[in-house]
Amino acid sequence: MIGRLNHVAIAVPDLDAACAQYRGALGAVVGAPQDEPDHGVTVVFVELPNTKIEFLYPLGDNSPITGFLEKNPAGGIHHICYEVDDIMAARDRLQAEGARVLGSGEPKIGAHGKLVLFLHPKDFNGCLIELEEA
Ligand SMILES: CC[C@@H](C(=O)O)C(=O)SCCNC(=O)CCNC(=O)[C@H](O)C(C)(C)COP(=O)(O)OP(=O)(O)OC[C@H]1O[C@@H](n2cnc3c(N)ncnc32)[C@H](O)[C@@H]1OP(=O)(O)O
Ligand SMILES: [Co+2]
Repeated sequence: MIGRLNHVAIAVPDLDAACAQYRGALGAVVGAPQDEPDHGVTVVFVELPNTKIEFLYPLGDNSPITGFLEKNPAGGIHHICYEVDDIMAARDRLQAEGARVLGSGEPKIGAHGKLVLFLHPKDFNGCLIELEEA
């Protein structure tokens, strides 16, 4: 069911420093910061030849990454995002298998303007999974 790896997300305590490091030391193509108020984060995408890195920084009072950064003050890998062809079919199949879809259970528009949803990390080997409709 899952297809391409769309992105690996890294929660960072200092967005400017992370961008400067990837642009400078790693020589990467780093995009502009994008506020995502519906998701409580500011994101920056780093373009790689075969996938993307998504930097995440908290936005607003109820960011879903605040707790993660409190536990991991230096930052860390927060989630991985797989593409699926049909997100509703994917959701229904996963729920039928007992996986917990986070939030309301309804997909939301993500950073690429496409539908996304999240699966609880405790149901997937300690790794938070985002699904994005291709
Ligand atoms: C910009 C849009 C979009 C895109 O298009 O790319 C994005 O990427 S938005 C990214 C941010 N949004 C989300 O992460 C939404 C889904 N996340 C959540 O609903 C919550 O973050 C969470 C996963 C339910 C965690 O909530 P939180 O309140 O921080 O923690 P808990 O105390 O409830 O955690 C329970 C348990 O899970 C562990 N945990 C938490 N986060 C992660 C994580 N990212 N990866 C792995 N494990 C995680 C946490 O440590 C707790 O474990 P125990 O301590 O063992 O109980
Ligand atoms: Co993401």
